[in-house]
Amino acid sequence: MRIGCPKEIKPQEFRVGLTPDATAEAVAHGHTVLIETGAGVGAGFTDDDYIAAGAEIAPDATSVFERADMIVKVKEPQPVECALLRAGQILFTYLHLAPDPVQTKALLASGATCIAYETVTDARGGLPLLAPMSEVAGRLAPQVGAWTLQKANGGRGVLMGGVPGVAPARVLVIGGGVVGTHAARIAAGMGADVTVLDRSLPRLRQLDDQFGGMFKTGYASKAATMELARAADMIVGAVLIPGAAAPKLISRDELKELKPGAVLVDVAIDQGGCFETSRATTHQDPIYEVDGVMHYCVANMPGAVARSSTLALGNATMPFVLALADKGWKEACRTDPHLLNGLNVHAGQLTYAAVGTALGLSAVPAESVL
Ligand SMILES: NC(=O)C1=CN([C@@H]2O[C@H](COP(=O)(O)OP(=O)(O)OC[C@H]3O[C@@H](n4cnc5c(N)ncnc54)[C@H](O)[C@@H]3O)[C@@H](O)[C@H]2O)C=CC1
Ligand SMILES: CC(=O)C(=O)O
Repeated sequence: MRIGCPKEIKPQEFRVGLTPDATAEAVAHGHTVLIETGAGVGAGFTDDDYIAAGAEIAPDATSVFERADMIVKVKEPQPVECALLRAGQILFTYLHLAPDPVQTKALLASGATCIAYETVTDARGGLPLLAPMSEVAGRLAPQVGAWTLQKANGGRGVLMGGVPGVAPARVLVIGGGVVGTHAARIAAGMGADVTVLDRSLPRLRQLDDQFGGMFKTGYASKAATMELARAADMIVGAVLIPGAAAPKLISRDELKELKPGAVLVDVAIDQGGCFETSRATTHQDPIYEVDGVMHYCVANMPGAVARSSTLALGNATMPFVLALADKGWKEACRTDPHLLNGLNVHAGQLTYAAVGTALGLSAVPAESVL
C-alpha cells in the first residue's frame, strides 16, 4: 500500500502522523511511505531521517493526497485537505466529528473511508489512540491553568502550591478518566488542593484505591459540581462520552457564580467543550475572558509539546497503521472489532451512531459496510 503523511496545517500544530520509526516498520512490511517535505520538522524529524527510514519525500500535500491509498495524520483534515480526499482512499487521524458539521459534510462528500483515532477501542474498555494525547493534555492542563491564574494573564493571582501560612489553589477536575487523572496528579504535585468528580462509581473507586490521599474524589451530581466550582480557583473540564458532543456542565448563567479570575481549562473542547461559554482557541491566542472568568480552550493542546506527543502517538498508532496497510481496511476491521469502532464515515455514509445523534444525521452500523 502507498501510505501518505502530509504536513499538519492546523495553526500551531507541530506534530506529525508518522515517525521515522513507524516509516521504517511500514517499509519493512513492503509498503511505500510518502512524506511531505518538512512534515516532521516541528517534531524534530528531518526529511533525511525519513529518507534513512526508507520514505520518499513528496514536494507538497497535493502530491501526497494524489498518490497515497491511505493518509495518516494527526488533526482533523482542514477544508483544503478534505477537498483532496477521494473515494476509496483511507483517512486515519483524529476527527472529532460530533461538534463539527462542516467537516462531517466534507468527509461524507469525499467518498473516503475515515477512521477516527478517538473512537478506536481496546479490550479493557479504553480508547488506546486517544489515551496518549489525553495523558499529555492532562499533564499540560494544570501547567497552562497555573499560567492563566497569574494576575497579569487575567487570573485570580493565586499560586498553585500556596506558601507556608497561605492556602494553595483549589482545583476541581470534572471527569476522572485519562485527562482527569493526569491533570489531578500534576496539580496535586504542584501543591494544589485537588478534587476529581466523575459519574462512574467504579472509576471513583479505582482513583481512590490508587491515589487516595493525593487528591479527593466525589460523585459529579449537579449540586456537588456547582458547590465545588464556586470555591474553585481552577476547573479542568475532562469529561467524555465517546464520539458524542460533550455535556455542558456549567451554563452561562452559572458562570456568574464562579470566583472572579477563576480559570476554566476545557480540555474537552475537541468534543465541543463542557462549559457553555467555551469556544475553541489556538496556541496563538489561547485564552479569553467571559464574565470575569478566564477560559483556556485549545483543541490541540498536545501540539505544544510536539516531539513528546508525536512519539507517544506514534507508539499507539503504529500497530493499527500496519494492520490497515497489510490487510486493507475491510479485512483489518473485520478481524479487529476495536478498529471497526473507529470507522466514522465510509463512502458517503456515516457509520458512528453518536455522531449522527449529535448532528441530526442518519448513521448506518459500521458492520453493514464491511
Ligand atoms: N484539547 C485537547 O488537546 C485534548 C482533548 N482531549 C479530550 O479530553 C476529553 C477527555 O478525554 P479522556 O480523559 O481520554 O476520556 P476518558 O474516557 O478517559 O474519561 C472521561 C471521563 O469522563 C467521565 N464522565 C462522562 N460524563 C461525565 C459527567 N457528566 N460528569 C462527570 N464525569 C463524566 C467518564 O466517566 C470518564 O471517566 C475528551 O473530549 C478528549 O477528546 C484529549 C486529548 C487532547
Ligand atoms: C486528541 C486530539 O484531538 C489531539 O491530541 O489534538
